Amino acid sequence: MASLATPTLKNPSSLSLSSKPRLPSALSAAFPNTLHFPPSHPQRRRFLIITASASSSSSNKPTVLVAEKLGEAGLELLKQFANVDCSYNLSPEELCTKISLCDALIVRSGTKVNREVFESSGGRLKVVGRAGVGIDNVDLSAATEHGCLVVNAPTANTVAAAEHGIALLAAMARNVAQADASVKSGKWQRNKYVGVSLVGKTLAVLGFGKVGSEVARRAKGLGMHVIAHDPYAPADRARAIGVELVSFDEAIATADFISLHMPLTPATNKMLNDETFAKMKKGVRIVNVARGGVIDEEALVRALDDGIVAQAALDVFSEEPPKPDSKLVQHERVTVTPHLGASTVEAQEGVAIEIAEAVVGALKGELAATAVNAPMVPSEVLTELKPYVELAEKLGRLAVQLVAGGSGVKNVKVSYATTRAPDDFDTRLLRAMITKGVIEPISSVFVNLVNADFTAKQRGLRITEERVLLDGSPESPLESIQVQIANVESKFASAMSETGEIRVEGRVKDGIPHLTKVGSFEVDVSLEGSIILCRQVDQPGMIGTVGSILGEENVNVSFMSVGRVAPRKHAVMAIGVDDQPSKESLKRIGEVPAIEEFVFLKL
Ligand SMILES: NC(=O)c1ccc[n+]([C@@H]2O[C@H](COP(=O)([O-])OP(=O)(O)OC[C@H]3O[C@@H](n4cnc5c(N)ncnc54)[C@H](O)[C@@H]3O)[C@@H](O)[C@H]2O)c1
Ligand SMILES: O=C(O)[C@H](O)COP(=O)(O)O
Repeated sequence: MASLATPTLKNPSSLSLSSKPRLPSALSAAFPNTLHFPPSHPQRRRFLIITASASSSSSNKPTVLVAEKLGEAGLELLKQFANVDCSYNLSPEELCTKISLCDALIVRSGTKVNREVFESSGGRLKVVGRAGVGIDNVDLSAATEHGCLVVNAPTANTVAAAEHGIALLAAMARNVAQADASVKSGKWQRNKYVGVSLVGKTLAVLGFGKVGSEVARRAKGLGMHVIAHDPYAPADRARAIGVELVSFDEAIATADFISLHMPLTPATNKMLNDETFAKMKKGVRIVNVARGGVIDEEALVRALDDGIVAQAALDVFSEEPPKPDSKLVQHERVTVTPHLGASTVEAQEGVAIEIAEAVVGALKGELAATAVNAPMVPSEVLTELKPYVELAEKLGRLAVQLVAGGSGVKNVKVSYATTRAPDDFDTRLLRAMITKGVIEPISSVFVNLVNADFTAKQRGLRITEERVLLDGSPESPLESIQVQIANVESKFASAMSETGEIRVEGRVKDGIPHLTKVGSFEVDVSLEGSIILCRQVDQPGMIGTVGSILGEENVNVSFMSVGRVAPRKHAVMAIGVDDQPSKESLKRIGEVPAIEEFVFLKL
């Protein structure tokens, strides 16, 4: 074939790739150390995640902006690692100005971390820590697009919120707040404030997650009949507490009391509205310690006035603080608190520690306890996947460098050959690293686990994955990874598979990633340093010829491997080199008569 006789890549200058600095290896950048949480921590989930790392040397400490009040213990933890700037009550403009000087931002529910904040950060902001559960005040899409990790503190305030829900439930049923105000104004109205009993009444818990299930448990203790609606809650968790999971319509139609515990999302926004209030039992009582936005507040006022809703107790509002003249807040049968669900001494101490640990871990580039906008990988799984993560990135790098200039990379197909069942093998980390490998050599974008999928999508890069299920014992997670780039031409024609895609395949041997296939040629070269691939007529002396060209320039050859179709026919030689050969040496390799094409690839 003419294209084979004329090497497609004889000009070494065209081999140069992105000149932006590279970290020594993806893995060391991603996981330089491992931060361990105390094993005794009761609800500690140990997850690892890739983020950009920030230096913690005293001269170059990262800066953490704490924009809302955080418990002392958390601040102390942060100060051991970072410069901590506690600036409360910043205006949106002040926040945007300050953020360009910060590596991390910690907020509670009172600060809107919108797109403008990420844009103003100029790429410096690496992590946003939400000291609490709800992340509806953080623009997750913008964070992801900017490669900024968002972590929260999902467990430390659960009990506090549940206790506040129960406090509001009981206070509402017995008119505690109204009666208190009445007595303090000099009145003694015993007949006016006759309440209703809780025992034997049906409570519908909407959102049966951490807080919802703790509320249910406590309400059972008060003798209530508890039902719950949550499309995603496991039935066995409900059964274990003695709660029946029912449909939304059944929950709202049968309940005497409704307690809300779902997150605010587009799906839950104004979930209680004119239509749903109309389906409720007349005289229903509603507690909301979740988010104000899950109720259409104007519809609630109408339902109160129409007698559908007898009472409501609200800790949260669609706008916080609500307007002082809000009809809802001023309503005689509504009890309100200023978003106090998480505000106990104990919860705030726990939340502060939980978020400080997560933020410090993320800044170290190693570990975040609770990532919201990135896949989380249990530490034991990560340890096992480490060499495969490196293999994945390097295969991506190799494959994209084989694409001929001018052919846009749009379709990448990844095959994982594994003995593991799909639910025992999470590929998100590997996919992110392949994406990183494919994108970084051809752009100036920094790709990490947070923004990999977004960046791929934005560039119109479609990554499809398939698993090839192998028989055998599932001791190691993966047998091999194959990366194919479709609908492109290659600058190294031998890298094309029989079906017309650029194809590279690798596996891990003794913990080291190896390239094992290029196109349809079997090779075996460890993926360290860089690689020269040559297609040649299979004949004696080729290894020596190329080896001595490199040797003359003192380029150390780490590995050589020849894969051939048949003896004395065509072969592909893969040569691992520790250093980059000069243009002159590469030119000389290309001029060896038996060499039909060659390519130099940086790992
Ligand atoms: N008032 C406060 O100070 C305070 C304190 C803590 C938590 N919260 C809020 O309470 C809510 C629950 O917190 P959590 O820690 O239990 O969260 P969680 O994630 O553990 O539970 C939320 C549950 O809601 C369910 N859900 C999602 N969509 C739903 C839908 N359409 N219908 C019914 N259920 C749905 C989820 O499946 C999940 O089980 C959040 O909104 C959180 O922000 C408020
Ligand atoms: O979502 C939460 O964790 C609660 O609403 C608490 O919010 P806060 O941290 O502003 O008290």
